[in-house]
Amino acid sequence: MFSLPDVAAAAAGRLAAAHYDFFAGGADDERTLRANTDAFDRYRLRPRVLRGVGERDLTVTVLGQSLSMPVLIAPTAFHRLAHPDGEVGTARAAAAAGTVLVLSMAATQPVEQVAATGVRFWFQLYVQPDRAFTERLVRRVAAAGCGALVVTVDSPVFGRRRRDLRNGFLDLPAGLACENLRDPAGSGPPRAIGWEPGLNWDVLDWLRGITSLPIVLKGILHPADAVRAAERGVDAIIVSNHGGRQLDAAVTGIDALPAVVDAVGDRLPVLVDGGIRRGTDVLTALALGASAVAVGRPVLWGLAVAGADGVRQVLELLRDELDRAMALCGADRVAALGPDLVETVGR
Ligand SMILES: Cc1cc2nc3c(=O)[nH]c(=O)nc-3n(C[C@H](O)[C@H](O)[C@H](O)COP(=O)(O)O)c2cc1C
Ligand SMILES: CCCCC(=O)C(=O)O
Repeated sequence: MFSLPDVAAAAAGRLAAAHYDFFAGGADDERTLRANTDAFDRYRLRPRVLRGVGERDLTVTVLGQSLSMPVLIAPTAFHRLAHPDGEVGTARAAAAAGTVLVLSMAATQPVEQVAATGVRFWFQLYVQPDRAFTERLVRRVAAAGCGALVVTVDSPVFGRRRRDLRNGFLDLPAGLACENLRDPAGSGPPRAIGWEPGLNWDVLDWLRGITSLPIVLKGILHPADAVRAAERGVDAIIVSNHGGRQLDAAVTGIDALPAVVDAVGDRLPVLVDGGIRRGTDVLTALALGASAVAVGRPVLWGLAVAGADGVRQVLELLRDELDRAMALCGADRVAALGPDLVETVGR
């Protein structure tokens, strides 16, 4: 396996069709899902030469945490559906790679077991209609050593995924559960994730009242929302369309990024996800102003192929590709990447 697409192809043969479809699929006609990867075809790089790139430094600092490379693991549900190693395996790989795991609220292993790997992790939260339960959960993940809360805001209702409807995939198979939704923690029955269409900006005041963790908003696409997040003192945002699984026809993260970065300036770090499969995709996002990127499905494919080792391989492939792309673009560190390196074609 020499690239992330190779890993994805290998994973397809290893998963039950309905599970593969849950991971791979998107909302409705999957236009946005396709657009997420296609979008990168419209960006071309304009490399610089003779800049002395004998030593490349891929490290970045996000929310005060130093990462060995500007690639985080996006929160994705149900890792034990991909491999028995589950989220603990993904955590081991993230720790080995020196990056942050954003643990999904729909994880199939308890946050305490994930934390025991020594990984630096953030926790992705869907604020639940039951605020008392949400508060218990936030306290639980904070006690486990979580470094930030990633509040997903693109899901007032759940996207309609026809593959799952066709396959009748509505719930986890017996033996697997959302372990962090057990209430009381650890022992009770797992709660079902509830969607909260009434959620509005006031939720930030409530969250600030119950936790001192940094707050990251995930699922921002409109520059006006990015500005609002900055004004509200949010610590970072992730420009994302949820991997094409929520609003079909939504703009892609990479296309939305420049206007968002332009609107917020350096008031807060801007991360981006969606369709990142190559080192050059990472480089493009960084050059357009992202502080870091996150990858979702490639991690699931690595996990499906070889558990923790597969995830490690995915991360190392991306690191190696980014390192080579930076050298070929004449950049010896992430801060040397700017929008002058990127040209948009076909527009
Ligand atoms: C199978 C799957 C499950 C996901 N589960 C979550 C989740 O629980 N919470 C969340 O905020 N985003 C979730 N996402 C969205 C990812 O965090 C991320 O935005 C997206 O996968 C990035 O696109 P990529 O898969 O093309 O890298 C999920 C995505 C996939 C593919
Ligand atoms: C029921 C878990 C929802 C996870 C999610 O956000 C997604 O599948 O996109």
